[in-house]
Formats: sequence, structure tokens, C-alpha cells
Amino acid sequence: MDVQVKAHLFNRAQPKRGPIAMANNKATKNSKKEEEKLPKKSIADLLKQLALATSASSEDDTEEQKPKPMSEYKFWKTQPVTKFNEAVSEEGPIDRREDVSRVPKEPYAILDLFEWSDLDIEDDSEMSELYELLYEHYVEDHDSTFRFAYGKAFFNWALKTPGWKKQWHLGVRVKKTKKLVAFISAVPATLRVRGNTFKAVEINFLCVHKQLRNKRLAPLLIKEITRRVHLENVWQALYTSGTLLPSPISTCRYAHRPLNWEKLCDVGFSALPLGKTRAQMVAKYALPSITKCTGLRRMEVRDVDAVHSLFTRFQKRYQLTQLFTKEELTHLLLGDDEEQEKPDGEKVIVTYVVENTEKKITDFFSFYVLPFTVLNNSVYKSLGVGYLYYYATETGLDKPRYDAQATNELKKRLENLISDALVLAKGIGMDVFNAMTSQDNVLFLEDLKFGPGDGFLNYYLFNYKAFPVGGGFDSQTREYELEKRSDVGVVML
Ligand SMILES: CCCCCCCCCCCCCC(=O)SCCNC(=O)CCNC(=O)[C@H](O)C(C)(C)COP(=O)(O)OP(=O)(O)OC[C@H]1O[C@@H](n2cnc3c(N)ncnc32)[C@H](O)[C@@H]1OP(=O)(O)O
Repeated sequence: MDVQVKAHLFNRAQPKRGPIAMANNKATKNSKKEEEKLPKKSIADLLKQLALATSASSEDDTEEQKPKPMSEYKFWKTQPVTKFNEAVSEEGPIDRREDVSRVPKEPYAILDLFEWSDLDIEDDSEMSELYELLYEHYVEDHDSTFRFAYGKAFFNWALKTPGWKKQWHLGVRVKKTKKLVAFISAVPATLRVRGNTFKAVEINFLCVHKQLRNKRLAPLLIKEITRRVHLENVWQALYTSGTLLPSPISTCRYAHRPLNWEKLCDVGFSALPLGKTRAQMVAKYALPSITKCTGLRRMEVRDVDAVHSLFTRFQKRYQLTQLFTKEELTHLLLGDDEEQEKPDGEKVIVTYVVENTEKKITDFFSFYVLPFTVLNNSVYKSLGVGYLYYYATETGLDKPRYDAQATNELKKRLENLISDALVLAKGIGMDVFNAMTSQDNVLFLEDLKFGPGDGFLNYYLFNYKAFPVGGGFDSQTREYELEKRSDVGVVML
């Protein structure tokens, strides 16, 4: 790759990732020592959240994840999760004692200074408290240059999926001041791992105030949310993290597609490669101003039945998926009533369908929007970041997934669809577009000029052992698995 799209924040945390270091082996080696002193966890999770690492070209530049011995996972060794290298002979729950009557009715004891708090995110002031906690503490920003611009609409979308429960938006407050200092969330989900379907939750937004780190508050939050989920007779969970924990069912790699290369360069996300001019870089990432798929239009509520049918059939090709009811799919692809009324440029989730001349929905794609606020920059106040979400197409769906002709057709179709997604994203002010190596994404990443990132995202199942699920890249060579692709069909926020 001749371009480096780098996370500015990430670079501050890891000097070796800078363009100068990339061009200079010695500098890279020296700074590797510095990197060892840095907190790996925050760097890795920063990547998860920012999803904007360099388009590193060498293996050496990718984030290395090494497991600790199991005995050192003081908390995780006590939990029903698979150990590293544990041989799985049969897929299924690890602890089968699923008896709600045995679940403690009272919350776990917490230090007297603190108290548990069910966050009421329907209340504007509590929503703002959550926003502030995550804004200040979810991402490690060493010099306060960038912050996630979470908004009410984002939380409404992410935390209020059908069946959501207030007691699963779990906070910790300082008893005296009532200040919110930690949070974890669960939302209901139905998961499918190969042939098995089961009720579960998705866990997200685990966050502890920076001044309360390394005090074992995270394990307490996890145990308490587990108790609350168990009380609802749910015994499995799916979660993702850049942090390596025992033990991922899959790992996917990030990829990033600059949409507004000049701005990314000006704010320090992209660097001008040696021997290239700005004009050449701008030309390289130029996109048409209009979309090319005939029949492309915004998805509406009247499309839900057709999209649900297409999506459900399409998702069967993957081994790890979430099953959605029509109500869930409406929420995830269209948002609530208020969100549906908004123009694309104000939306959190943008979904388009392709309708053919017979009025049949043949394809859809979606992306969500989570911008950054740019601090201390006289020119730019924010950075638009779009994330590829779900998609499906009829193309090739009548043939087996790995059929050569079906693959070729699918590749071409996805290139057209996702290139339209890029055009739309750029049209509403996105500066960069992120995707994982999950789903069938590796078929189009390179041709659509996504650069492979340094970041890796691990997928975990709680209380469920399963054979590994392909993440779309080869863990040895770090190359995309163009033939096998990924079997991960879930997209986590
Ligand atoms: C059935 C229902 C089940 C429901 C629950 C399913 C499980 C859900 C699991 C949660 C899924 C979350 C998904 C997301 O949201 S991933 C996003 C995580 N959040 C961030 O990265 C934001 C910034 N960081 C922080 O706020 C803190 O550093 C966190 C809160 C991450 C840790 O706080 P702190 O730094 O103050 O540490 P501690 O002293 O309290 O605790 C140390 C212990 O915590 C283990 N640790 C560290 N990072 C993570 C991590 N990302 N997932 C799980 N465990 C993690 C660590 O290995 C150690 O355990 P062990 O090594 O001794 O064993």
C-alpha cells in the first residue's frame, strides 16, 4: 500500500506507527521498546472504537496479541469461557445449570463509596451522563485531540433495540456525589452458531472512569450484568474487544477507505506517501458524485418484509449470525420513528435498497455513522466516520457460496453496491469509511481501495464453546482469505 491512513490518537499512543517510523526500520525497532511500556489494553480497544489504524503494509506493523497464561486471568479463569487452545469436541453451553431460582436476587456487593444505578436513557439528563462518561473515558486520548461525538440518537439506536431493559443499562455511581463512573450494557439477541440457535445478549460499552482503573471494577460490572441477564433466563452472550481474552471464537481485521483524503491528511489521519503528491492521492481516492446501481433508493418501512426475507436467506451463508425479527430489523436498519424522518446527513443508520423494474428488492446495504469531534483545530471541528453494517443481495444466492461463478457475480455486485455506499457516505460528509474482514467483505476491500488496518477485533461467546469461525484473514500471513472469506455474519457496534 502506498498510503497510510492512521488514527491520530493511535499514533500518539504508539509512536512507531507514524509515517516516518514506517519508512525507517530502525526507528520502528526503537519505538517498539516504547510501545512495550504502553498500556496494550487501551491501545487495542482504542482501535476497536476508532477503527482507524494505519493501512500498514508489513506484518511488523500490526498489533500483536499474545495471551497471558490462563492462571494470570484472575477473573476470566473463573468464568464459563473457553481457554486458549482448548480442544472443543462438541459445540454448546459450557455451564448447563440454567436455573433462574439459583440466581442471587440481590446485586453483588460493591464498595461502600459506590452504588449500582440502572441508567434511564429515556431521561435526557441520564443520557447526557452516559455520553459524558463515554466521551471522557471510553477512548484513551492522550492529548485530547479527538473525541467520539456520541449523540442521543446513537444511544437510542444502539441501546434501545426491541426488548431492551433498563436494568441492563448498568451504571456505577459515587454514592455521595451521584457521579456516574462506570457502565456496561446488554441488549437482547438471538444468536446462531452454525446449526444452533439460542437466546443471548450482546454486551457493549464497558467503561470505567480513568481514575478508577485497575481496581477490579470491570469484573464486578461483568458479574452483575451476568446476574441480571441470568434473571431473565438468558445464559449466553456475545461481545467483542480488541483486548485478547480467553478465548476468541473469531478475529477480524479492520480496513479503512479514505473518502476525503485531503482532510484526513490535514488533521493527521493520513500521511502523504514518499514520492506521491497530494493531487495524486486525491485522484486515487476520487469517487463519482452519483451512484451507479439502477433502482437504488432509501429503504422505507414498506420494504421490511422483503428485506427481512432477503437478509435471512443471505445470512445463512455465515456460521456466526444474529437472527432478527422484523421488528428488530426495522429498528436496526431504519431506527425509530424520529430517525426515519431525518435526512441522510442527520441519521445514525443509513440503509438503501435496490428495487428492480418488477418492484422486487434485490439488494440492500447499510452503514452507521459515528463522527469524531476534532478539538483544538482551527479549521476542522469534526470528522465523519461511516461503518459498513449489514447488506444482502440476491446475486449468486441461488448457488452454493463457493461456486466459482456465484463468487464472481457476487464480487461484482458487492463492488457496485459498496461503491455506491461510499458515494452516499461521502455525499453526507463522511471522511473515512470502515469495514471489517467479516461477511464477504474481502471480495471487495482491495478493489474499492480499503487499506488493511492495524486493528483486530476479537469475537467472544460467553458460556458457549464452539469451533473457530473464520475471520476473513490468515492469522499467520495477515493476508485476506480471498477464497474462504469470513464466516462471521454479525456486525457489532
Ligand atoms: C449470560 C450473560 C453474560 C454477560 C457477560 C458476558 C461477558 C462480557 C464481557 C465484557 C465485554 C465488554 C465488551 C466491550 O465493551 S469492549 C470495550 C471495553 N472498553 C474500553 O476499552 C474503554 C476503556 N477502558 C476501560 O474502561 C477499562 O480499561 C475496562 C473497563 C475495559 C477494564 O477496566 P480496568 O482496566 O479498570 O480493569 P479492572 O481492574 O477493572 O479489571 C481487570 C480485568 O478485566 C479484564 N478486562 C480488561 N478489558 C476487558 C474487556 N474489554 N472485556 C472484558 N474484560 C476485560 C482483564 O483481563 C482483567 O481480568 P483478568 O485478566 O484478571 O481475568
